[in-house]
Amino acid sequence: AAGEGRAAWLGMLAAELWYAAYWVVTQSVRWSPVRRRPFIDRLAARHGERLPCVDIFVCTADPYSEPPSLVVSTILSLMAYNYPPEKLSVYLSHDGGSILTFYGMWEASLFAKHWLPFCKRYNIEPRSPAAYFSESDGHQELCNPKEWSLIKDMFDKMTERIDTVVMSGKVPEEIKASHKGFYEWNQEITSKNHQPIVQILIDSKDQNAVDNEGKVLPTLVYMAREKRPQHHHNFKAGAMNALIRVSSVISNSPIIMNVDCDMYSNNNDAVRDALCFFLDEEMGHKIGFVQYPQNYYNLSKNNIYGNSLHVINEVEMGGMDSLGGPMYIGTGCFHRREILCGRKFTEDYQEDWNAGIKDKLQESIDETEEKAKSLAACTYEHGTQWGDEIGVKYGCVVEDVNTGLAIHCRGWDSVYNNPKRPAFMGVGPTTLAQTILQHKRWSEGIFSIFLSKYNVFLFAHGKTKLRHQMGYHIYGLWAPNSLATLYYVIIPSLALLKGTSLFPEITSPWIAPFVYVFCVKNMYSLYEALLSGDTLKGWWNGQRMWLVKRITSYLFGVLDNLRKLLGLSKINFVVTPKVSDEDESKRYEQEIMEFGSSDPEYVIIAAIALLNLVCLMGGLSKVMKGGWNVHLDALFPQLILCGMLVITSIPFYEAMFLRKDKGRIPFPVTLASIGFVMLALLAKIV
Ligand SMILES: O=c1ccn([C@@H]2O[C@H](COP(=O)(O)OP(=O)(O)O[C@H]3O[C@H](CO)[C@@H](O)[C@H](O)[C@H]3O)[C@@H](O)[C@H]2O)c(=O)[nH]1
Ligand SMILES: [Mn+2]
Repeated sequence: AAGEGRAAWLGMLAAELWYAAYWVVTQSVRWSPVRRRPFIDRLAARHGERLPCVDIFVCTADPYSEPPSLVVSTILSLMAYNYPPEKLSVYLSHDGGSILTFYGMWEASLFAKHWLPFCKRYNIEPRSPAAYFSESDGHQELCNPKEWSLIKDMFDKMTERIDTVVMSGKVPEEIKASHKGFYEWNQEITSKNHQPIVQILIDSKDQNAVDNEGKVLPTLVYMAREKRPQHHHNFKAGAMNALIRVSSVISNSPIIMNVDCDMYSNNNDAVRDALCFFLDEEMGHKIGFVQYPQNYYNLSKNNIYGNSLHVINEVEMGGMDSLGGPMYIGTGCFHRREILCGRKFTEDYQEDWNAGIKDKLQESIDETEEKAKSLAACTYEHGTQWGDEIGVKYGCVVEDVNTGLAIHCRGWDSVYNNPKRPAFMGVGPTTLAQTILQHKRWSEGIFSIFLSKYNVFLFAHGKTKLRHQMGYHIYGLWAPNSLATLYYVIIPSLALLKGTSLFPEITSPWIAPFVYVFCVKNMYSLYEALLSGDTLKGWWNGQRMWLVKRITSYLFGVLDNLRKLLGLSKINFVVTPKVSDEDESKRYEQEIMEFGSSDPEYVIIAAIALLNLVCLMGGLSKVMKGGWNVHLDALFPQLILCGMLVITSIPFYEAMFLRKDKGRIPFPVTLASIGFVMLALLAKIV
């Protein structure tokens, strides 16, 4: 392709070199995967019930995208762990500061008195009532059917009450009268402007806090840290840090576990499993945190939006484990309190597993609450190391990755525990928009670490293994991958249309590396996906979603970082909604892609799909007109590439031209994308 198309060809070379480098990075975690298995019977043999206290943190932010009834089921599942209840404390942080969620928590504190004994009597699993009743309906033979119906009825009624109150937006006066906590809310309170609220709903040290069988209940605390418009609240990281402080005056347990509000406990033994690692006599003293994978219970069979995370969970995280430990992914993780608060690793460090506030405090509950509130005030952190050296780090929307990295750099290892029965199940995105949004936040956040002083290669240099640092970059480089991909899905197709060849001829031996990479890369990725639990179609859909994420989410991830560097925008954490409307859910179940709105990302998707269609047809007609033998050899590789893109894009053409439902690509989007395609053709880029 001498002369003509040289610039285009150089660009291709650059993209290919980038991919080669990225491939090397992805191999770091594939050399020596480990899989761990804890033995809880040995834990029991060695420690009996002399186990450490555990604090459980749950974060929620918005009563509408994270409905209180969902949060309540999560909370109940966590309270019902197979663990001595006097050693468990469950804290909910509510960043929306809404009375509706507090009401849900109050209902949960009452229902727990029936739910916990029921769970323990029949040793049921999972212990989220919503999940349990939807799974066990019809085959509840393990328990007394009368009791089953009774408790199900009780739960349904509670959910109904909560949903009604949320719909009406107001808690009835007679309910308000039954707990002092409701009086924290007055007319002026908004989600962005309110005083700190801490309410101990159940205090396990109180002799009256027992279930209907007279057994102790775990402590249950509601917290909404202070919010003022003039103070930045640092999103989830800020909530976590407030929880660390608030819990320090209530239970102060040496182990802290945290989950997102949608991640219910699906495995009763998860706490004991995690302790097997911390209490291990040989390696326990080096372990900073124990991470469980992120699993979703609402995925459709064939992974239409590529959200299954199977390959990350089954292959990559286990690979990281052998290199120094998995990243902290923000949910389903057990930390030692000391380490989360900034402690460096030293050989002689001895954890005091007996730590924690176990006896009834001298002060009254009101006094404890007041003390806790002062720790959840906006100004508390001013002039301190919180958010930097202490606690979860600020300044990044993937606070988790940053925080975990700092822990690794302070000398601690982490371990990955991926039991057969998943420990936590959460709500994954069920629309294209939610998926794109989530991946935009992730890729933007991790790339911002790459661009900052915490750049893993620099910050962790000499502190962790090089391969471990490379493992972090699998995700750290998601965003810039978008540039190479955009180039690769646009330029060769345009060149095809023009008749310019960018690859070696199909008969030349130089084509061999391309064919080899194409075949082997895809076969290996298919093999990994199938091995990790995806279906064939799921893999195929996943490939399409990689394309979509790279040309939308990850591109935005790059652009937003540029804007931040130029000082044009500030960081923002957009919560992934955990509800979708009925129509949308139906399409999700049928695995039909959901568009529906006129977002700019859909214009990109549609434009690239159309561009490739036009180029493929143009290229084909050129080859036919010019006589097969003239052009075919030279253009064949581009025909294949363009053809593959067209096949991948079939659902997009359907959404543009064939579908009639509300989730189709809206006409203005199609129109705009046609405009862009015409522009690209006229601009003579290649
Ligand atoms: O200002 C905020 C914003 C969010 N959250 C909570 O953070 C959690 C995670 O938010 P979500 O919208 O569900 O994001 P995901 O992309 O699903 O979360 C993943 O990615 C986040 C980092 O981007 C991590 O913090 C999460 O633990 C991890 O599950 C939820 O429980 C929210 O309620 C807050 O408490 N305060
Ligand atoms: Mn989530």
